[in-house]
Amino acid sequence: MPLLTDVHLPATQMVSVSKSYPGAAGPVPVLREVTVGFPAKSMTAIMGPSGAGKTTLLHCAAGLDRPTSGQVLLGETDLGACDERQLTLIRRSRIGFVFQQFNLLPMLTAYENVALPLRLNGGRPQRAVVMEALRQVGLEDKAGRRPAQLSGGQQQRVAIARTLVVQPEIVYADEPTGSLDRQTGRQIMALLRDLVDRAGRTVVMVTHDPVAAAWADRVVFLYDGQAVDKIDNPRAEQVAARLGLWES
Ligand SMILES: Nc1ncnc2c1ncn2[C@@H]1O[C@H](COP(=O)(O)OP(=O)(O)OP(=O)(O)O)[C@@H](O)[C@H]1O
Repeated sequence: MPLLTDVHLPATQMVSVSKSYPGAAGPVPVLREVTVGFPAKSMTAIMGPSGAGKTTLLHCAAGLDRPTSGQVLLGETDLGACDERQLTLIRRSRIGFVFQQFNLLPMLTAYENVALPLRLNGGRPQRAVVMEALRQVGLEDKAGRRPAQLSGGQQQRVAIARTLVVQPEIVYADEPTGSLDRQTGRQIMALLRDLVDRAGRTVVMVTHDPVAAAWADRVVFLYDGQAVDKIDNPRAEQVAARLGLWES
């Protein structure tokens, strides 16, 4: 499924990416020659049955894991050609990652959590930059709170602000609404959508929820480690029907 002809050039392009894990009877393939692009300034959802390889795909795309073979291009940078130090720098400065469980540091305030990537990059965080990231997620008035003093949805907003603070080229999110109730999940999806439409960000998200996937511009379906289908401008019922094919 090469997407090189899309209107928007891909922020990330995965070419023939395979990934195996060692098993008792030899390598177990989890991704099989997946070719997919994530167009810039758009939102892509990745869906598929449990064990299809969605998280593995996201981790390979984000440089958190290395494919067994194939190529991952972030813009023009071939992640496979980078050593660990270069990859760490790229992950810190060009890629954002949002987790289902927020992964905030509990002893730090919202402000300090958001400032952390700037500190890790060796800079002295500018207050205006950190506050602007918090403003983008609607939490400038909660800067002094610790995660335990925030709701789940607010914690996920802080986690999103933490990715935005470095102005990443692409934000990956693994089940960003998976730990939230439906109403809060909708607010998080509206926020991610807004980041694409208003701020020109690129978002790629794994989800099990057809309603969340319907916020995306495109849904890519993974099945048994292969990209088998896609729907552009998806509607939730369409996505649910496509997923239902695997359940029957
Ligand atoms: N570090 C690992 N070592 C060995 N096997 C792994 C590892 N990580 C994932 N797997 C296996 O790879 C397969 C795909 O896992 P992955 O988490 O990518 O699937 P998924 O589609 O995200 O599933 P889910 O929807 O259940 O989260 C699974 O069979 C899993 O057990």
